[in-house]
Amino acid sequence: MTLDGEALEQLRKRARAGGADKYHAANAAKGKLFARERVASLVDDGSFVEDGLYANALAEGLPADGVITGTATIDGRPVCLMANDSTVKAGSWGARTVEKIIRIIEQAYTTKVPMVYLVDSAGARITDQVELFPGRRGAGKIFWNQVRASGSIPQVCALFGPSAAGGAYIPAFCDVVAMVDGNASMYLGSDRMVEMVTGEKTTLEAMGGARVHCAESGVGHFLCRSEADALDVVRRYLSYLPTNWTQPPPAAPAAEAPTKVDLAALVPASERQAFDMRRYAKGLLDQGSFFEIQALWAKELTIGFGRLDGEVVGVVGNNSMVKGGVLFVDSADKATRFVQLCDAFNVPLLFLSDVPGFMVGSAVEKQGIIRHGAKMITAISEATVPKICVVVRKAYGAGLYAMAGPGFEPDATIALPTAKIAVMGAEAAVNAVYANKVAAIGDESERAAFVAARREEYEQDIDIVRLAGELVVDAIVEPHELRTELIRRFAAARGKDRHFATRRHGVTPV
Ligand SMILES: CCC(=O)SCCNC(=O)CCNC(=O)[C@H](O)C(C)(C)COP(=O)(O)OP(=O)(O)OC[C@H]1O[C@@H](n2cnc3c(N)ncnc32)[C@H](O)[C@@H]1OP(=O)(O)O
Repeated sequence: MTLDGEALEQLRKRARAGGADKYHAANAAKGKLFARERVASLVDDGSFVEDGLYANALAEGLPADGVITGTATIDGRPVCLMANDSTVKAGSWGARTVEKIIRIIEQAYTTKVPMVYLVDSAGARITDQVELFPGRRGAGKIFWNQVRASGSIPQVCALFGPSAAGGAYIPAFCDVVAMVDGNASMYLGSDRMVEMVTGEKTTLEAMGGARVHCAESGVGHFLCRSEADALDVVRRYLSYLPTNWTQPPPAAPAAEAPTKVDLAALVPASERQAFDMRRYAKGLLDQGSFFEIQALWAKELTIGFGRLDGEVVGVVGNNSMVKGGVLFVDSADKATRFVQLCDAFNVPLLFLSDVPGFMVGSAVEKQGIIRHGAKMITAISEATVPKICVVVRKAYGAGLYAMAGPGFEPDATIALPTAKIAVMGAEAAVNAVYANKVAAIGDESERAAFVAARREEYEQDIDIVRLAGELVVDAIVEPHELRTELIRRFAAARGKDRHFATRRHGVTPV
């Protein structure tokens, strides 16, 4: 085939046009952008260099084999990316699709730049399975590459449509997933398959829609109102992370003072009264810098990135507004993954503790609360980035350990003057130790006086000045001094030597 300039231009035009008009129209009716428009609005103008545009160029109806891959810059920083074109066989993966995706992840890994996945796909192209599914460079190799790259380069996914079966694992292996409400879904079997296998009648939305994954399963991290919002999440996520694991996270050019929040007034003295730890974090961090992750899932624990004097930190806080801030199986998992993410990418960790401990009872025991708690404590132990634990109100029981208490090599444990650190709260402790004696006191007022006296003794035992005197806490600071204290302590910890254990890896509780 001879190719003059005009013929080449025609070839390019055809490849760039995507699939049939009816599929473009169907997408537009759902408010979905064409994959090439998504790429164009995400990356810096003129920065995209496409790879594999001519994949399947001689085949009918398979332009670029339904996926766009290449390199670009976002806010001036390099990335590799892939974007499924759902106008071509519903974005399903043919043999060339798979090869293109494998190549671009390998390129991201070897050039040490973030990998961005813009997903909208029916998963494996069932009609072509022999060419794409089982082989050494079949679809499995995509996941192998994602796992290899995990923690080495940032991997972020925006999900705009379905992500079916094998396709659902691409988002699952990413650090975070942004899902567009109403259009995005992830599932291992379609609704038709589910009905065939189990008899359950369901829909893609009810089974694997954005709300399900962002609020219930925890597989999704950001529920987005629109495609533009999802692309913003990708941009914002990358702005907190280094280009790869060997680099520090990017500092902001200018730090803004935090939103005015009276931190002292925000924390009620009574442990029975809740307060919003997200507001507390915003009162400490540079203005507008708090970027919450998984805001709708396991809400008793708050996680997210923020900046202190321009420097990135990862925040893990207990939120007493939800379930009293008690740790459950999902919140333990949420913390575990976030701590691993921060540790992998050199993001120092700030723990804001107001934790009554882990949940107790038969329901959580059956869910494996011990296993999930152990997983969180493993992540805290293994994290070698600078970590500072601030006991904002309380740290009780194994909650102290899970929030990077003194035994977990924090760079500092800081307490506010009203903070309490104890094996459990006073009421529970008096009940645990004196239940028999209390039951033996017949007179009600005598009983009340006995309990009050034991409580007072207990409170004295855990007095925060005593704990500072014993070097359990490194500093007691007033709320208005806390930001400056944290900025100075994180700066001092920045150059620390980071080793934990010499071995291949631990046998982690999962
Ligand atoms: C690793 C293991 C795996 O990944 S196995 C993959 C299993 N995948 C599936 O079961 C998903 C099957 N597809 C679907 O459920 C739907 O197509 C979804 C993704 C919901 C999209 O629906 P919708 O937007 O209405 O598109 P559509 O069904 O009209 O399809 C458009 C054209 O694409 C084709 N298509 C779709 N999925 C596949 C597939 N997995 N393999 C091969 N072809 C597929 C359809 O046949 C249709 O083709 P045509 O344009 O009519 O020629």
